Amino acid sequence: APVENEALLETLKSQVGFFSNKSEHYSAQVRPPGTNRRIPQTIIIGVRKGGTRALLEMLDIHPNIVVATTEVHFFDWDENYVKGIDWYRRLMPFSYENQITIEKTPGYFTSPQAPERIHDMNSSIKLVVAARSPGSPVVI
Ligand SMILES: Nc1ncnc2c1ncn2[C@@H]1O[C@H](COP(=O)(O)OS(=O)(=O)O)[C@@H](OP(=O)(O)O)[C@H]1O
Repeated sequence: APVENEALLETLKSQVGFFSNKSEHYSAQVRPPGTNRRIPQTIIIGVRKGGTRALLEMLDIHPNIVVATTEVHFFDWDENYVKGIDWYRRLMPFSYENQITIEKTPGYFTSPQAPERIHDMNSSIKLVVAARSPGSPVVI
């Protein structure tokens, strides 16, 4: 019975991922010719509740931008960081060479390890912070 339950759980998880278009399930997508998954050239690092989701969705409208739809938590969660840069890259959407890949994880802004880890990956990466005062409109 435990094995059956495990199989059922996996099926449910993959269905939830499929319907919510989770980035983990990009791997099931067919790669459009001429595209690759690329490490982000820009990361929205915070702040939590700063309107980061709205910002990402607006940027996603631009034809030269592709976005990771889920928060990846690569640089702030040790259990993900140890999986390595290729694990991170595989969670990114397919992009053409002229497109910019963006991910957003507001947790990076409050992570003591994230700045050095991001700098180690790419010292000239563009970081974006969306901020707001309590009760005030979002400022980017
Ligand atoms: N354009 C604009 N102007 C003002 N406020 C805006 C805007 N877009 C999003 N929001 C508000 O941003 C809050 C969600 O922020 P995040 O997407 O960064 O949240 S999260 O940290 O990823 O959970 C959330 O605020 P709260 O409703 O107070 O939670 C959104 O209402």
